[in-house]
Amino acid sequence: MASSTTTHPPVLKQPVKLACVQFAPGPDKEANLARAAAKVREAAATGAKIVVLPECFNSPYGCDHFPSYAERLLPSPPSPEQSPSFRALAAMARDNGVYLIGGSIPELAVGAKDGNGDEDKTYYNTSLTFSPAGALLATYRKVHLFDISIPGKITFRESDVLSPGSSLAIVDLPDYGRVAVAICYDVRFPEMAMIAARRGCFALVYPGAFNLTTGPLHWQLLARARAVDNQVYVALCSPARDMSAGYHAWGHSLVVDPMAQVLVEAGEEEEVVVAELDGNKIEEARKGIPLRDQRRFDLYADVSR
Ligand SMILES: NC(=O)CC(=O)C(=O)O
Repeated sequence: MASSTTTHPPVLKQPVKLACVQFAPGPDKEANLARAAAKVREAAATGAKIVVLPECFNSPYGCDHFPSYAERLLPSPPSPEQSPSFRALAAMARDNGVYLIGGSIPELAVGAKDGNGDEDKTYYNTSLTFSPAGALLATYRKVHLFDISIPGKITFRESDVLSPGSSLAIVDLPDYGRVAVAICYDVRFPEMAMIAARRGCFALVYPGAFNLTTGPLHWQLLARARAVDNQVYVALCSPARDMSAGYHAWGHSLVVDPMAQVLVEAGEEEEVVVAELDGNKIEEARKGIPLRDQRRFDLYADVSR
């Protein structure tokens, strides 16, 4: 255990506005990219310097859709033909001078050919983060796939089509500090969030698409839980609800502060929500309730067994 006089460097260098862009992607990818670009412009006009898009912002969300919308991201940078979404995201970041956490897109990774000459195809749910100059800062592949079955309510098995990623994304935004990027179902795993906070992230950012069963019960609860566990900001960015789509997203994109207060929360329609993040709030929370110096790692070894 660290002593009560342990000093910690600030994790957020200067206050920054973060915006979550909640919009409803439809079946037309080009239209989704254009809509995302217009919404990022709207977000940047509020003064936001970190802008977040929703999970699967360039396609409808669903296992049937992943292969047909998937784009190749490797080798990086991909050509515009391989990934129109990569190119569009880089332009959105550069044109607006913002850090852009580009929601997620279905990714196709192509491996060696088999005996029949067919390529080995792997699909991921992947998030790309860009700098204000339009440079790729991080690629994150969803680690925990959304496989659930709640009888009479919802069954979803991302793993029928997708493969899980195998690394975390802790992204350095040079003007501000570090953020962790993860996707949707990942928010249910506190271990990941704790690692990110202990590595100095000031915010945990989750593009996500909860649904009408789990959304009302768990969406805000999980955001507030990850915030209070780790005394960091948490942002969850959802698609807007579209009842004509196959998957009904919960919406309610939100930003929570390090004391677990909801700073801003959308409804179910399209909306850009913006909150100011302030490093002093993190330090105040950690000074008042000094969890980081009180943890008993001597007793927690079992957690990864
Ligand atoms: N869509 C997800 O990945 C997760 C979700 O909807 C839930 O955890 O509930």
